[in-house]
Amino acid sequence: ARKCVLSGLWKNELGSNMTISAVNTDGGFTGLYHTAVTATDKHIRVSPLKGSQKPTNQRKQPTFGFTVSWTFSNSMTVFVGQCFMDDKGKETLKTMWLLREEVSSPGADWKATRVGTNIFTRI
Ligand SMILES: CC(=O)N1C(=O)N[C@@H]2[C@H](CCCCC(=O)O)SC[C@@H]21
Repeated sequence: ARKCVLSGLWKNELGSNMTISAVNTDGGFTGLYHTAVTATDKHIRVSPLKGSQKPTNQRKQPTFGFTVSWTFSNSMTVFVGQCFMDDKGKETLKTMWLLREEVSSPGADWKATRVGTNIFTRI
């Protein structure tokens, strides 16, 4: 049965790419994220990601979530989304993300989180 599994190499329209490891039996996975863009003035470095997806023995187009802990800044991003497969077997990850910056005081908390959508396709 054709089902969408997250393992492998993905890219998004910003030019970022990510590699996701084998998904284990409880849906857990790890990987590496190489962002093409940053909200900081830091030099970009590959960053680890950890996440889980709904097991594909029950779902063909599973939902998933993962967290990227950026190695070059003090911020963190969480992604949630779903893996879709078209009738030709082409997979797409439609996601939304929250980017949380580290701010200096609670007074700046209001401006610390950015939100966005993003689509990944296989490389
Ligand atoms: C998928 C997507 O839209 N994004 C992507 O691929 N890279 C940017 C952000 C990278 C943040 C780097 C760390 C920092 O700037 O503090 S996470 C959301 C956005």
